[in-house]
Amino acid sequence: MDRSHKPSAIGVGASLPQPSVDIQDNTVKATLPTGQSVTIHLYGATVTSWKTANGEQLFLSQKAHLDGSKPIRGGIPLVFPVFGPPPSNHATSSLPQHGFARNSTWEFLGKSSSESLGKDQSQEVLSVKLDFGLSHGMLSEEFRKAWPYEFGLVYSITLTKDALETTLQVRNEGKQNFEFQVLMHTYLNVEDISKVRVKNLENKNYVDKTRGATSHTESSPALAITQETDRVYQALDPTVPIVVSTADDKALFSITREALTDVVVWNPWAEKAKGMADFAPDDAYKNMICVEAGTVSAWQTLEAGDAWEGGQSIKSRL
Ligand SMILES: O=P(O)(O)OC[C@H]1O[C@@H](O)[C@H](O)[C@@H](O)[C@@H]1O
Repeated sequence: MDRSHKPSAIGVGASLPQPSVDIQDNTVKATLPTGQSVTIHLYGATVTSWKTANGEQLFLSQKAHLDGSKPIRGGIPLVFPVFGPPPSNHATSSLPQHGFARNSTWEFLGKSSSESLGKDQSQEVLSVKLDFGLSHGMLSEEFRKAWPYEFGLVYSITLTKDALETTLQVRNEGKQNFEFQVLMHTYLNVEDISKVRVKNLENKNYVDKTRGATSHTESSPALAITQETDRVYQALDPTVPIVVSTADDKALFSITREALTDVVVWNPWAEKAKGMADFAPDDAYKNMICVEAGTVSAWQTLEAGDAWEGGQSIKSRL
């Protein structure tokens, strides 16, 4: 629904500065009249930039492939329908690591914006929403064969003055049930990883992928990242924000979720960063932390004709 044309409270026809949407061959960029912007590559519907008044909020590797030859290293790649290497005994077993959503070209479905009265009773644009779609028929032949289900994805990216929301709707348009996992693999931009803490994970169970996928319980109220970190925190209350803060407790990001009860915390650290051909510069692991909202520790089953929806809202530098 395009709400940008509704009559405004200050009179029909009053012209209000509208968000601009710039559509290029392979990117869509929306900018609010107040200056915040978001850029999405159609390849993977990957958000590659989110700018607020405080500058760029997402990390993007200097060697990220932006030509559709490889999943984009940075921003928010979308993981679907499998997280990590697919299990050999599952319907996803022939798919690549993290599935096909991040390596398929999506379609831009359109924009809508919402407005309301500001504190001084003047009308202002609050948000712009961009919708992207992917369906079975749009996949490469290889992916269609590897995962032969009739599905429809609608990925909505909403930009407001201080937040970015990403919501995925999954529809089963076929006659067979299917199972899936989803993850929003968000690379947050940070100045110095040694000064970053991740909060609200205390007492939560996690699987540590750097220690043979063993199970642990988080003991820290403010997790510091001091080495390679690859943990899947499970059974979280999505309404309790995961807060990324500085060591002196200044909030940098706050992430709330809907229907996404797992959160992956990932930093490759020095050696692994060096080993990734598309990660640059080598020491850029100091300038990023991935906090990835998802549902990955179990499979979601979607029955024929049903739909599922989940998402995240990231507030920046509160
Ligand atoms: O290199 P990729 O496929 O983008 O994956 C990056 C990382 O993604 C994280 O979500 C995984 O937990 C890690 O195990 C993985 O290394």
